Amino acid sequence: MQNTLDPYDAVLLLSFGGPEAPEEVMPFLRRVTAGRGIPDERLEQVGEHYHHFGGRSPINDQNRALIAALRAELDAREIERPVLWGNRNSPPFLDDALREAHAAGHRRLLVITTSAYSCYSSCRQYRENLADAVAAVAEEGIELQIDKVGPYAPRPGFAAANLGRVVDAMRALDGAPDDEVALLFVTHSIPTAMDETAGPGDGEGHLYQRQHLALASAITDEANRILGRDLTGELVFCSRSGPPSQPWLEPDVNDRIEELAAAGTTTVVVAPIGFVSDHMEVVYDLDTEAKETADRVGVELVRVPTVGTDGRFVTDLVDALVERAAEARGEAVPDYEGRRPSVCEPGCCPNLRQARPALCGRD
Ligand SMILES: CC1=C(CCC(=O)O)c2cc3nc(cc4[nH]c(cc5[nH]c(cc1n2)c(C)c5CCC(=O)O)c(CCC(=O)O)c4C)C(CCC(=O)O)=C3C
Ligand SMILES: [Fe+2]
Repeated sequence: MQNTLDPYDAVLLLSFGGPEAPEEVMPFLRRVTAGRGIPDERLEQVGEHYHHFGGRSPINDQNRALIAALRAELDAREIERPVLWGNRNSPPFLDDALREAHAAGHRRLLVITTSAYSCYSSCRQYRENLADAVAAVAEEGIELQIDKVGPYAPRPGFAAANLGRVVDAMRALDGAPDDEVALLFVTHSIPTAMDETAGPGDGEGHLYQRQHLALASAITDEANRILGRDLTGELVFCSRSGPPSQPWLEPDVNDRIEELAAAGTTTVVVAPIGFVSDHMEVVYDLDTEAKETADRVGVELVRVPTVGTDGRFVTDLVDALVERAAEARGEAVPDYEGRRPSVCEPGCCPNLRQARPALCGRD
């Protein structure tokens, strides 16, 4: 594989965004939930999570660090393409990033998101954001061509980075016997209807869960082999929202910790493989809330760091960018189990509320 990003002029990191000051919290939450039917009570509760940290989410600083790490890796490979940044829900907004890209002379952008998995919230919604932003700047006469890296959770490099983090955390465990230790892989809960329709729409669905389960089981097997242990791994969920009447993926991490404690578990290793950085879902929902649950039921909680700016993760993301560029040039790219297309198939991970234009897909 050639070490180049041709035909792209720049890379754009597309992320969720988060508030950076107390007065930004409510405007941010209103943007996130516009038209979603999230009860006000839930918004106020989530606002409290942010105020608990002075109104500042860690996510933007983490993205600044990730961009610096990507820059360093690109420099090491002598790839001179800039790494730009745009968010869905907070400054720097995506449409402004597109205006700046165009003003700097860039015409063809390669987008990578901070979301690794397949489902409406983690893939198509970002594709809709791209369609909206491209349409907004088109009215100003700005034309850009945009491609995207496909969901990267199935990449062997993503598994390797997460495995490394889990093994490092488990080496620090004291001598708790295998049957007293639970290995909990955590991700964001989503509505079950969103999971059922995640994937190419060939009748199989559940791709969000299946990608997590595949990664969790690969990490469990490999970590057990490396550490000479026989731990059981399982997938649990955090950050449920939406009305109580709507089913979301379960079990919730807190409920599962309580059950495990009652069954004799003394240590839970919590690995947030669903997230790429220690943002609010991690520092509040796991480090604050799940930690309180664990303390209350007398279980030790060991939290594995997310991949963040781990060198194995950053290298893999740059590999994914280089491979996407090769694909755009019509060259062959490495295959691996579970690989997702860079251009999504029609009906993949549909918007269940309302069909809307989305870029980087065949529909
Ligand atoms: C799959 C998924 C990811 C992972 C993929 C990805 O990373 O994109 C993710 C990430 C994130 N979610 C985040 C924050 C929020 N998510 C919400 C609400 C929701 N998330 C959902 C799903 C996901 N969310 C869903 C189905 C909803 C229901 C409403 C809706 O369909 O939109 C709400 C509303 C209030 C609430 O009800 O919690 C907030 C504030 C932050 C920022 C953290 C920070 O500030 O550090 C990040 C990275
Ligand atoms: Fe979310």
